[in-house]
Amino acid sequence: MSLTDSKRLAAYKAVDTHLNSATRIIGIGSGSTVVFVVERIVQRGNVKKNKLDGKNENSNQVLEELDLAQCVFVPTSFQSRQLIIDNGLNLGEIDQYQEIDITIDGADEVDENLNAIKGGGACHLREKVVAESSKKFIIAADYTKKSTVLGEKWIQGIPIEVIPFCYSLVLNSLRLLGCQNLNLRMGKNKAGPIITDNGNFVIDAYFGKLDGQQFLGSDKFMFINSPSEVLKRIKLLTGVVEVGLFVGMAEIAYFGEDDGHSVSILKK
Ligand SMILES: O=C(CO)[C@H](O)[C@H](O)COP(=O)(O)O
Repeated sequence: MSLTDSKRLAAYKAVDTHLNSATRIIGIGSGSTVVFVVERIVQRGNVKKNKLDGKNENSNQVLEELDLAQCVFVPTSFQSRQLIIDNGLNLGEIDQYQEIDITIDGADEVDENLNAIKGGGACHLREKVVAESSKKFIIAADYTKKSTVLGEKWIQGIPIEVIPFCYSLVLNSLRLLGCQNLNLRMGKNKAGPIITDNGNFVIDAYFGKLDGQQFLGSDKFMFINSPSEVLKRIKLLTGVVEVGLFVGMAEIAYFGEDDGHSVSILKK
């Protein structure tokens, strides 16, 4: 199965399993997988016309029609905002809603405890705000994103959003934390660093691969076994706005597998 089909499979499964006629406020993540989340939501807006009869793999479920006119969609980036508008869905802003019913988002890597690395698209600040405001945070991803421990697959480093004038200080502080490889993320077709939707820079911080299984920073700083510790240590650095480590946030993750099946991992 192609990567694109795998993303579509995971996205459709997440939408079909979790969105029903009572769902009203929906967070929309960012990235290429989320395009299929929105595609499926639009299809579910007219179940009969789109001949959706619950042929969802491994299930006889009858897909309920979504009353899209009654739903509001909260974006996590410029990209997802455009996706919402282009599909004629009702746009809401995060500061209007203290509580979101459900958010579906992609991820760059998800470990077996559902901790995730996000921010490959530099959207992790808003993604985290929307996820944290959600009663349910669901991940949909292709098969390349599933791992045992974080860092196994996403080797370009933890995305860290920083205030621009602080970037040099943060680079230095990360070095002192034992970070081995640091990159200020550069724009494509733009001279200089990328600028996030919030006007900030992104640093990708790689803490070094000791062997196939372990990431270590300093001798005391074990990456994989303690993503929450890594998150805390980086978040405390002056100038850091948000870290692309989503620890214990997702309730369930859906993956489109290479063989055309989907699998899900539930929070333990
Ligand atoms: O965190 C993200 C953006 O900041 C995305 O969710 C992540 O990069 C996954 O993207 P894709 O669905 O294109 O694989």
